[in-house]
Amino acid sequence: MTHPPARSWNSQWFVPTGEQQQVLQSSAPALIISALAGTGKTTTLCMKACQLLAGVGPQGRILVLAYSRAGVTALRDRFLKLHGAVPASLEILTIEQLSEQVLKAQGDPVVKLDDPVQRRFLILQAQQALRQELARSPDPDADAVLAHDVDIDAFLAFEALAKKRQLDKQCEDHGGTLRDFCEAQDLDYGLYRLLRHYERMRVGMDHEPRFYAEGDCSFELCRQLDLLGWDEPCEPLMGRYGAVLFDELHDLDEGALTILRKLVQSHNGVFVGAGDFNQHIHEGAFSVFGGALQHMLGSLPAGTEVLRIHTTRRFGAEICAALNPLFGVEFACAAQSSDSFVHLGYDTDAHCAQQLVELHTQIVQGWGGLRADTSDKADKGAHSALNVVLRNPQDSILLEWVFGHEGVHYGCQGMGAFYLRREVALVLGLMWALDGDSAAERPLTPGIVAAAIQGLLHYGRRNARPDAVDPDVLAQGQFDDAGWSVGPGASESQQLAATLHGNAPLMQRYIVHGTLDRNAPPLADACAQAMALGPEVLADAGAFFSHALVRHIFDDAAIHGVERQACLASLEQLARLAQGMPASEFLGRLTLMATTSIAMYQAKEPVTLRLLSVEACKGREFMFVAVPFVERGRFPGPASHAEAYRERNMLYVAMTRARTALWLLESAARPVSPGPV
Ligand SMILES: Nc1ncnc2c1ncn2[C@@H]1O[C@H](COP(=O)(O)OP(=O)(O)OP(=O)(O)O)[C@@H](O)[C@H]1O
Repeated sequence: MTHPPARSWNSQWFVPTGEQQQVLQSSAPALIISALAGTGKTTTLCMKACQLLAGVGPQGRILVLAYSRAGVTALRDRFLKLHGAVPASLEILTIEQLSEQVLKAQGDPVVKLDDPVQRRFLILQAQQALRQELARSPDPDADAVLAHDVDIDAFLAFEALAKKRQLDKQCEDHGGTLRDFCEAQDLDYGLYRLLRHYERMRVGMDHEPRFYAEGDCSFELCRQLDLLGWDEPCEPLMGRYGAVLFDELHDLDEGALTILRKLVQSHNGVFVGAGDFNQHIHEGAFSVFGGALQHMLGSLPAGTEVLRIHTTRRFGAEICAALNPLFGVEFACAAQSSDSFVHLGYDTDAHCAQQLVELHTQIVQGWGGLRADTSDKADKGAHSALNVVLRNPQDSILLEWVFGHEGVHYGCQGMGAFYLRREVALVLGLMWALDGDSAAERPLTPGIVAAAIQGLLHYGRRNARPDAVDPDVLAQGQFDDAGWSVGPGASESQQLAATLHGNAPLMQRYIVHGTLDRNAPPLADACAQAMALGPEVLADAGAFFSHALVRHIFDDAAIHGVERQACLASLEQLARLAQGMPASEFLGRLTLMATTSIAMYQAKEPVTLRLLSVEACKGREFMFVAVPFVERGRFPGPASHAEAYRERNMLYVAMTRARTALWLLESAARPVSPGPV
């Protein structure tokens, strides 16, 4: 296969600006670019990487890190655009991917665990093992975490935070007991005890981790690096690269900083990092208000240079003028840029959706004068798509329904289509199974059935199976292997879905008994109880979505408060949508939407509407962007004082993605502007 000739970044298409030249010309051993959105951080890092490649010789390698996988994709795309290809001597990785490589290079066996259902099963085993331990040596302060099955999402969030922030290290430095530390830091003591127990089981007595879930490779590498002195270089990282570059520096957490510090110390050439501290949206990263830059500088070599860039190359004067007062920032734009900012108000969600439909039509039909824009901004693919950035996935339900009925081929990024989300699919599955024989004429798609089963397992606590686990194995500090091999992994729900698809009576039996085994006794939870409802509940699908028993499933589930609210909010959206519509009609329309979408995908019809989460649009840019449902308490969402900046930053990220036109759709009753947010 022949590759197209590589283009150089300093071709006629890209002339580095004065600010970018400063970065290219800097000879500092370490450099941080602190810049606003769209000022060319990613572009400049790519330019710098190409420049450095020339200096490291044919054997040299350069490492380009991003915090997120989306960041890695954005870097790859930029190299393709600038250079025509990703140079072979470049490695573009997340910190987690780098850590995995280093562990493997050391000869550590790295078994990855990616299946969320299996993960849940193991966490519940750890909880059971902790219960056994506490039966021997009681601890009333840990009772809360033992009373019920642990809220898995709360545990996962706590685990991620504890590992990113290196809480164990902080706790050691604190000196007191774990209980004292939790009290001082306002942490959940019960969850922390469970995490410690889970970790002991995961890594074993002789510290040989039996599996690595997401984040565990960085956590392990950090642990090993912490055994070294502050200034001591690290052998496995020694001289691996001719230079290290880092995009999305604003999302760095303590763990990632430890790895970065050692990389820089271990003779890996110059370091160049770039970040926009308004774009920090991850829990666990440094606080924007906590002197993040100073903290980072403390880990980098003396003489680290800091360069600031304000001139955005993404959009022009109109969008800059809208953003500056709203976020209290100082964007400047390049002289020749042209763009458009339109501020719309809405009274109801339906009104907001209607305005988006009109916008979409305008864009698909060629948007006025902008269609004549022949500058290099007119990139193909994204040319006629409207990109809608949403803070909350439940806000996509109405939009998907409306656009789906218009026959629009839409795509979702950072969230699944609403009917494939387990909380929604579970309720659709219940409704469909209840519908009995008439449901056979309108089978749900296999994808919806599989998601419904995932929902049953997750919200109905159907897979705890505590009696399937050998307590003696747990007592030895190990997970029960037998449970693993027959564990209810994702593939089990796929197989089940194939069996249940199109067979409503069988689906009913599975919901009531939790298994297809004819001899199994019926269950008594809300899902099973729903199967005893009379046919009258199907007369109005809207009423079914707001039925007390259906709400009860989520009220009762062992889930995080934030997830519970999101599930209940989804039910409310569905109830409004389906109000007065018989269940059979609702399911029929929905199935038609789903099958049409599959057919359009198979026919490779272009996507003309993209619904994106804030996380999914980070680091990317599009010609046309709409940010709807902007409303105090919704987007930005409600947050404690300490977390409010993350909500503000999410709106900032959403509103800085457009190159040609940005539409802000803001609630008339609860506006956010004029700001600052
Ligand atoms: N020297 C330049 N000349 C012309 N266009 C440029 C130049 N530098 C960057 N751009 C363009 O500006 C836009 C923004 O660049 P880039 O995505 O690198 O910014 P960023 O700061 O990384 O953005 P974000 O903050 O969203 O991550 C891109 O379309 C890029 O092609």
